[in-house]
Formats: sequence, structure tokens, C-alpha cells
Amino acid sequence: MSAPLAYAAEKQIAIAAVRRACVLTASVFNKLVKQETLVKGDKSPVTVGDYSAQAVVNTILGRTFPQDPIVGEEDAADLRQESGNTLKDRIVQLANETLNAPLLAGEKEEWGLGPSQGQTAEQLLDAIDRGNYAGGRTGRFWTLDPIDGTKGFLRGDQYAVCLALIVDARVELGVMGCPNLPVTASDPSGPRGCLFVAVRGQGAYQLPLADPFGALPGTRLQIPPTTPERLNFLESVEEGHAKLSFNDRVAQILGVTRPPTRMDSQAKYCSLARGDGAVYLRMPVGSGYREKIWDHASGAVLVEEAGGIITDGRGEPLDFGLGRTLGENYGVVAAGKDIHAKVIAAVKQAKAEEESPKL
Ligand SMILES: Nc1ncnc2c1ncn2[C@@H]1O[C@H](COP(=O)(O)O)[C@@H](OP(=O)(O)O)[C@H]1O
Ligand SMILES: [Mg+2]
Ligand SMILES: [Mg+2]
Ligand SMILES: [Mg+2]
Repeated sequence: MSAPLAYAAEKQIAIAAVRRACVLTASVFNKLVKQETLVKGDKSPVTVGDYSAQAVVNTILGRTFPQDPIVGEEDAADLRQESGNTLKDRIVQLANETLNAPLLAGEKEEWGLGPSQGQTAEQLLDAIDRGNYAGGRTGRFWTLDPIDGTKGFLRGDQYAVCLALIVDARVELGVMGCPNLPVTASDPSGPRGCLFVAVRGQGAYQLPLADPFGALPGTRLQIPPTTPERLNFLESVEEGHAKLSFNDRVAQILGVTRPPTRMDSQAKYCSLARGDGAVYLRMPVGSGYREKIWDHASGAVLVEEAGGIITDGRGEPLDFGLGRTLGENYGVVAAGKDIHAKVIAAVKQAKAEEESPKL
């Protein structure tokens, strides 16, 4: 008998956790009311969907991998205040509805899913706070973005539930659930809901979000050659997240003729991996913001396993061993092997122009 593939158990549980969280976020979207969104200290929004998705994923991970720390985006501090009571009650209700839901296709009871798996409010707040791990260079931990692209989620656009396993600073497994992403980009009004999985050394795959286990191993993704017709950029919708004017200049240097595709969340990495767009470019807006590991970890391994390259804006590898952030922000460039070096060269040229503008 051949040895089981590396991270087989982690992959299963991560898929199950991300799918359950997607069921929750998709249903919450239809019921979301204005009072169910908070503005965090950094002015960014967080909804009951973000909190309850983090509670669900961390609870599911904790049952099978109780020793594994988690670097999660959200924390429960605001929910532990008197003023957070209404929000907390709603989160407890949503998380328990999701955890207690009957087994979905392909799920196993031994994963701690299904009826009577409900948790107390305190247990759920503690589950959210299991995401407070500091990260670091050595050892194994998960990183979770319960809703990446919260602004997209609120608009009804793209968002993703993103979970990755990092071992000794290397991303080994990435799972992303994209409830609003069309199954094929060529049919934008067709069926939606995709799940993306990559294990290092085992390839990148797309699965249907509604029944991922029934479709394993899924459709293998390989970034196609970057022909001039295919050459376009994938970039943020939000001007405050990336310097979009810089992207325009880089695109011009590269001779890109197609307009950029603007999309929230790591769904951009998924789109790159399956060839819907050719270059992911995210350069800092100059606010001193540091990129967070949960915003890139699962996308990074997906792109690499689809045959692409991901680096910072200087061509240096992203460092997932620095803690909760990627350290000083030099941006992110992800693209196919045939074009990545050219993008880095164009970024360098655009930067040089910025630093010594022609009079
Ligand atoms: N000034 C900034 N520069 C870069 N990224 C930022 C930023 N402010 C917030 N973000 C991050 O941008 C992410 C969304 O990325 P995108 O623009 O590609 O959709 C947000 O994730 P969340 O929505 O999970 O908070 C947030 O972490
Ligand atoms: Mg956020
Ligand atoms: Mg995010
Ligand atoms: Mg988020």
C-alpha cells in the first residue's frame, strides 16, 4: 500500500471548515442589517459574518488539531464589551446554526460536525481568540481570513474564506472558498461557488463549493502561457488597498492592451491560477500599512502549485515567518513563470520614474 499523501487529514478538515464557513457567510449576506457591522481601529469593516466564520473554522480546526495555533484576522475583544452584546448574541446564533447543521455531502461524523455540536457563547469567543497567535519562523500553525474582501462581501461582490497551513515559515496547504465566483470566467452569469485547494508538491485544484468531497481531486489548474491576448492585470477594487495608478503605468510599460480586472479578495489569486487573468499586482499606497499573512498565504501556495511565481515588488520571496505581517511592504507580484521577471523589471522602471520624474 502506498503511503498517504502529505497533509491528507489537514486538507480534508480545512475543506470541511471552509465550506461550512461559506454556507454561513452566504446565508448571512441575505440577512445582514446595518447594525451588524463594526468599524475596526484601522477603519476597516468587520461584520457578524467575519466573526462567526472565524468562530466556526477555529472550532472545527480545534477539534481535530487541538495543538495547532492559529493566526486569525479577527479577535473577540469588542464582543466581550457590554456594547458588543447584541453582536455577540447574533454571532453565537449564527455559529451554532452552522456547527449544528446536519452533515453535508462527504462530511464524516468523526470530524465533530453535525447536530449537537453547539457551543456556549464563552466557548465561541474563546474559539475566535484562538486566532491571536503571533506566528513566527518555526513550527506549524494555521492562518485564517474568515472573510477576505469584507468590502466586496458587503457589496455582494467577490470575497473568499481563506485558510492556510504554514510549517516552518512555508505555506504547505491553502484552501479558499469563493461563494460568488463563477465556476468558469467565460460564463459570468452561470453557476457560482468555487473551492480552491493546493498542497505543496501536489498541485492546485478547483472544486465545486457545494460538493467538494464528491469531486475530489477536482480540476487541476495550470497557468496557461501568457500570450499578448491573455495579458491583463488583476487588481484590488479599493484604491486604499493598492496603488492602482502605479499598476496603470506598469501595464503601459508591458504593452498591456486589455483593461484590468478589478476584484476583491484572494479570488484574484484563484483567477490567476486558472488563467482568467495574467498578472496580480499590488503595490503599497504609502500609508505604512503592513500586509497580513492571512491575506496572501493560501493564494501564494495556490499560484505556485499552478506553476506561477509570487514575490514582493522587488522579486524577493514573501516571508511568512515574520509574525502576523509580511513585514515591510514592498508589494506583491504574482504571475506565470514566463512573465513574472518582466513584470518585476517593469515595476522597477515605474518606480525609478516616480523617484526621478522627467521635468
Ligand atoms: N492600506 C492597505 N493596503 C493594503 N491592503 C490593505 C490595506 N488596508 C486593508 N487592506 C487589506 O486588503 C484586504 C482586501 O484586499 P483586496 O483589496 O485585494 O480585496 C483586506 O482584507 P479583509 O477584507 O479581510 O479585511 C485588508 O486586510
Ligand atoms: Mg478585515
Ligand atoms: Mg483579508
Ligand atoms: Mg478578512
